[in-house]
Amino acid sequence: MSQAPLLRVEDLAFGHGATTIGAGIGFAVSAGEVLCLLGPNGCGKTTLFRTLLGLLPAKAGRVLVEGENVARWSRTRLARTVAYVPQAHAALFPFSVREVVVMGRASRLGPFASPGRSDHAAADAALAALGIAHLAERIYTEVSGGERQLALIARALAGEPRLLVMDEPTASLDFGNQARVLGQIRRLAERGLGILLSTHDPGHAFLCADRVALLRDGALIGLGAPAATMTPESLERLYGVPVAVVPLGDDRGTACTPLLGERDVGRRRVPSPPPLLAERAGKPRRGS
Ligand SMILES: Nc1ncnc2c1ncn2[C@@H]1O[C@H](COP(=O)(O)OP(=O)(O)OP(=O)(O)O)[C@@H](O)[C@H]1O
Repeated sequence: MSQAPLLRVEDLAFGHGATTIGAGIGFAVSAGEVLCLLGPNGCGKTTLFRTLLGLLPAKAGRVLVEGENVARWSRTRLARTVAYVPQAHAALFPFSVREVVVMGRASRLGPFASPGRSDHAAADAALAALGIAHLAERIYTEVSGGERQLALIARALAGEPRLLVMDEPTASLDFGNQARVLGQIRRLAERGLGILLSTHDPGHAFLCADRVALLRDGALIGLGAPAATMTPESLERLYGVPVAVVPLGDDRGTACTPLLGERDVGRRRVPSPPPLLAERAGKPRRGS
């Protein structure tokens, strides 16, 4: 008998109050798999994630974790199994990075219990796994955005979840930290976690996802392997602008960029490359 996927979403409708934002949503995430959700601003990615996490009620359909309908689960049970990594946010209080990561144990503590030795050990293991043990005593509000994002992933891991849901984990990170976070996502999947993340960069989905889901106008308009699902046509349909999709070869990923139309470029045309020095000096080019 085949094992149930970690997460299965069936015919889900979600939204805020009386407003339905998406309906008929269905997908699954298996252990060791990265599924990347793409869609334009305001299409409902965060609302969908909050519904999966039980923070908003589903308007229709079912969310199954390890084959069980989570509508019947306690918040604590769900929090032990599924961890949420929000975008790096500013904390109000100057906690150390270790203290922030220990907070990830909250779902495993009894009421009024303080973190014990095993909780601190789990936090230290998560810091080490993310390669940020050296930041443990630093003040969370004083480390960089990329380091904060890694600390939030460590906080999620400290709770020993089986599924990670990450909301734009690479937003506002420089290229170096984008690569570090995407690399960590791949390594965590190789350790058996299921990972669902959102991004605004299709290139990032090419780098880290096993499958991608495209959300637009309240429905999934694509679901499948990155190369088959993120084509210039499907990305243009998703974002409403032409998109170039350029494989880099040798399994190094695929570069994606929106293209400017005639009207957008206007008179600010991309300048031609400068002439070679030899041409500027009036000398004939070699071979001409
Ligand atoms: N608390 C709320 N109450 C009512 N409507 C909300 C609330 N939060 C978000 N919305 C609306 O729900 C829609 C989806 O928002 P959501 O934040 O889920 O989109 P998103 O795809 O995550 O956007 P982005 O890519 O810009 O982060 C938007 O129209 C938004 O204005």
